[in-house]
Amino acid sequence: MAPMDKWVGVGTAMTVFTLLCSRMPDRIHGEARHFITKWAPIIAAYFNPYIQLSISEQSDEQFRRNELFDHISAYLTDACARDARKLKMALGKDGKIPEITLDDNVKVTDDYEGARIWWYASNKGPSYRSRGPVFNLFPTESEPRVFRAVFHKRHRDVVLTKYMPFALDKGHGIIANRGRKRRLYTNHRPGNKSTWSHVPFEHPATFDKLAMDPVQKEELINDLDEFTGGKKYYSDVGKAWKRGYLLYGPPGTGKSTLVSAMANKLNYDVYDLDLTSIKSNAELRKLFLETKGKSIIMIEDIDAIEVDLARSRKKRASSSSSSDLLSAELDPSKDDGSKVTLSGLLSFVDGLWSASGSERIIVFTTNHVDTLDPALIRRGRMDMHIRMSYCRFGAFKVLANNYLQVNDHELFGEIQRLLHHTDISPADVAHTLMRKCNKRKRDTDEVIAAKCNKTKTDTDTCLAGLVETLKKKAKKRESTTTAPANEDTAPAFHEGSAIEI
Ligand SMILES: Nc1ncnc2c1ncn2[C@@H]1O[C@H](COP(=O)(O)OP(=O)(O)OP(=O)(O)O)[C@@H](O)[C@H]1O
Repeated sequence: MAPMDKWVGVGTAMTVFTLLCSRMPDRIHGEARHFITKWAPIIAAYFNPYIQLSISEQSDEQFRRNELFDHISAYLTDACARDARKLKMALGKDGKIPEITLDDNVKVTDDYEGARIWWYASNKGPSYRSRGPVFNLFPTESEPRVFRAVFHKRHRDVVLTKYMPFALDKGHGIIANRGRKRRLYTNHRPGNKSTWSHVPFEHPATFDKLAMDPVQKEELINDLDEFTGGKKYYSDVGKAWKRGYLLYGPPGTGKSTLVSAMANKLNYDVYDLDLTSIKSNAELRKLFLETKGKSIIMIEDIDAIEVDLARSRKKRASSSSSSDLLSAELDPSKDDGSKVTLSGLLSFVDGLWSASGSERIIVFTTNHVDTLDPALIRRGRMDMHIRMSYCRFGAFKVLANNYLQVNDHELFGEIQRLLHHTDISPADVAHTLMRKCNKRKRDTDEVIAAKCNKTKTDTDTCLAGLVETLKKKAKKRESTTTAPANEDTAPAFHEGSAIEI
């Protein structure tokens, strides 16, 4: 009989005995009754040579999922599932491939360096306290799932200091390498509560295909590599393991595409956070706590949200006598949790709500960097400011290769000259370079492939079309030369200044 069963039996007997004692008639001596009621469970626990360690699905912090639970679940399924009598099959996280896991209320054993560990999976049932088995006779449906490891106390050191880190690490690796499809999460409010829903993340963007300044690209890739390998560094310096990137530039310059390329490079999930549908800091906090590690949390068009926050601040200004509104806004003690405020957003960015430092990247995108509150984008919050610019010749060459598979052409010289002083977004260039292949609904794949097959003529046509578009733009620009330069109309930024770390 496994120790858990044995001690569950002893514990049950003790508990029943204790319950009976508490209902003893008064004629039984009061002190004896008190003694038995108090000491019976403690004595049982004292003689119990087994130690029990629980890993709950839900962490102590409200709303927060315990990632250790997932790691142990992955490890046990991998290492011990063949011994389990009850397994469970469900669609995996991608919603397509079935995954086998241990069923609830099942037990498996594992051996490690001479120590035997009994693992119990349960979704509800007895809750144990540190002093020994004390049963909750009325478990509620809402109790989280729990894994309990039981081992002899002589193996305490080896289990706690070696086996557990080993199992958790292995589980973590299994999850990371499971080849699971990544997810794109979006928040919405089906009822009165904000929640995440997800679809498979299948954006094909990669850094190779991204048209941006090569120096800028390399610096960003190096920064990402440093971040993902920096677990120890972040823990040594006592910082949450997160990094913030501000992507700014005119529409269609590839800010969203860059986020997808980052996610694909790092194998991260993406959380596309729509702040406008969140009603309070409390909701924002809840959503944030529900995000998992190894993820990019993206807030697009932060300038629009910033304006909203500023507006609500102004509104309060009219009914407030405080002169320093910004500092009031940033003061967490003023956060009543009833609305999304700048301070709430800053706590979110600073990772104040995540005690454990699991890998998270926060990305803000904006078309109007100048309108952002400096507090929001200061160094340490947004660690890197990356300017995405209009398409210049280097970026064009990447796009020409992506869309037409050409590295050189007789029109390249003219295109280079035109791009030098004409602002066009990579999105517009990409649109011009896309081959038009009159597909019909009933065409088979072969017919489509034949129609879309790139020919020299297609390439010539596309590039000539681009030259035409650029000439038109240049002409239009000449006729409106008096227009003030702003973020959308400004000429190319100085390549070397595009990235600021
Ligand atoms: N730098 C780029 N490299 C490759 N493709 C690009 C680039 N910029 C834009 N594109 C193409 O244009 C499309 C639109 O780009 P994207 O949505 O990433 O731009 P954005 O800067 O996020 O725009 P917005 O500010 O309007 O949200 C993409 O699907 C992609 O095909």
